[in-house]
Formats: sequence, structure tokens, C-alpha cells
Amino acid sequence: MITRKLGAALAAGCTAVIKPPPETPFSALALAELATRAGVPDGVINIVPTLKNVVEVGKEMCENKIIKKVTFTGSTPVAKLLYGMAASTLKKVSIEAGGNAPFIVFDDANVDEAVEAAIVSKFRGSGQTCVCANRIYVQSGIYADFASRLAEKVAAFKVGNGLEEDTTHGPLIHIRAVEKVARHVDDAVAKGAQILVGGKAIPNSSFFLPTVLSDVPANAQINSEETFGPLASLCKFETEDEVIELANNTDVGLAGYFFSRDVGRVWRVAERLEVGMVGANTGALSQASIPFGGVKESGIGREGGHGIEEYMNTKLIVFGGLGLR
Ligand SMILES: O=CCCC(=O)O
Repeated sequence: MITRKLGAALAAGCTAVIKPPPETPFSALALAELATRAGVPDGVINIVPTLKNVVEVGKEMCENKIIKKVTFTGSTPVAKLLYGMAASTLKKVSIEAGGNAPFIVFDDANVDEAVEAAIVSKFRGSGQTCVCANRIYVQSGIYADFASRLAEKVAAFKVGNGLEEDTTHGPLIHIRAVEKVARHVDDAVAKGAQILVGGKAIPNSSFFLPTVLSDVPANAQINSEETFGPLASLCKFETEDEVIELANNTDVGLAGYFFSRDVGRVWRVAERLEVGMVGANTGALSQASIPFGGVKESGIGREGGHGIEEYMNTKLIVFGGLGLR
């Protein structure tokens, strides 16, 4: 994710100060080391890895007049704080914040492909990406079939050490992440959802078993809060209008996915989903060249394709005195 920002910033002629998350400083440090080896001059890419004074660092980056632009990837609440601080110097700001991606499967979908895509979209990185499916809505005619096929595949996952060949899924980033998944499972089950697979953490670890919940009610926490973990939440719907309303009933709008073989519906639903990125008959949309970003409280601006604009200003120069008539 840093390269998506940094590549554009360097191409626009900027230097950069990067504050990686306290839990994952190494990829940013490795990137800086590789840049040095490749001949990038000192001072062009600067990393501030810190566990301490995180608020002060964020404030300095937002309020210091030398810095002309702030870009952030992370949660919506932190994004709002930074946006507020950056207002003091009217900096350019771009934000890639959280999502709550709907994944919709219509009766006319290819169910095999939809199940495979749900796995890619939901369980990539054990569900820890901002574009992972969070709410899986399946139309009633194929609901039972989809649920049982998804559950069968997820039951075959093997969590464990990533260096072992048969491991399919690793741990969550920290224990707080495990607790959040557990809270979403407990809340949904207390409100009537069924556990088809998984449903619990592995004690004394940061692993949570890949989980499929069925019949998750609309008032479950998972429908209003991104889980960021390996929890597939299934909900049945009847009509296109109903599912569009459910899908859009959130303050955020990063990614959305749906499956249908009706070309009219494909265009209609792609336009009606209030998100910045739509996967129509695919569960994978991330690529370096796409305009990556969201609408509503999922963010401001785009990375990747069109991303360089975020680091540039438009300047008008009007020439007079050229002897032209
Ligand atoms: O977590 C956000 C970015 C995920 C991705 O690049 O697909």
C-alpha cells in the first residue's frame, strides 16, 4: 500500500516522510533500504517507525507548513482526526479508510464462480484487507446451495505457520483483532445466526478459525462495522431493490462485489452500489493501475490509476506580450 502512494509521489517530484503502522514497520524500512541500494538519494524517502508519540507525529505531519500533502490509509475515525488537523494549513489530503464491502450473489449467478470469488474476497490475508467482503448477501433461490458449498471449502482451510506447505491461512495482526472477530460472532449468534464452520479463536494465540455464519440478521454488528478478519457472514435476500438498500445502508463505500449473468442487471447494480470500486463477477479488483479508493466515509481521492493527481497542483500561466494578434 505504501508503494501505491510513494510511487505516485516520487513520480510527481515529491520527497516523502512515511509513518508505517507500529505493528508492521518492516516492509516500509525494507522499501527504504532497497531505494537506497537503487540509488535514490538520502532524504527522498524518510521513514518514522514509532510505537510512541503517534499522535504527536501525526499532528506534526498534518500541521507543519513544509509538508504540502498528507495521505493516510487506516480507520475512518483516525482519518477524520488527521483531516481535521490538516485543515490548519489547508493541505491537500487523500484518505483510504475502512470499508464494509457487500458481496451480492443473485439467483442467476454462476454459483461455482461466486463461491470461489467469495473465498478470494473474504479470506485473502485472513480477511484483513480494506476491500475484503464483509456482508455476503445471497438470493433465496440459491442460498442453501451457496452456503453449503462455501462452508465445505472453508472447512478445508488449515490455519497455522505460514512456512508450512499445507497452511492456507495465518494469524490475525494482534489479539485485539481476534477479540473483534469473536465479538462479531458472539453478537450475530446471540441475535439468531448459525455457525456453519469455525466460530472460535485458538486459545492463547492470535489465530481465529475461518468462520462461516448463516442467517445473520440485519441488526448484527457485522453489518455496521467492518470485521477485518476471517468471518464470512451470510444473509438471504429476495429482490434486487431490497439488496441494494441493504448494501448501501452504511456510512462507508469502498468496494462492492456482485454476481449475475444478466447484463442489464450487471450495469444497473454496478451503478447503484454506493462504492468507489465494483467487482462484477469477480472477487478481486486490486491492481496497480486501477483508480483505488472509496466514496462516503471510506475516503477522499484515488491511488494507483489517476493517483499522481493527488500529488500535483494545476497552475495556469497566461502569456502576454508575445506579439500575437
Ligand atoms: O487494505 C487495503 C488494500 C487492499 C488491496 O490493495 O487490495
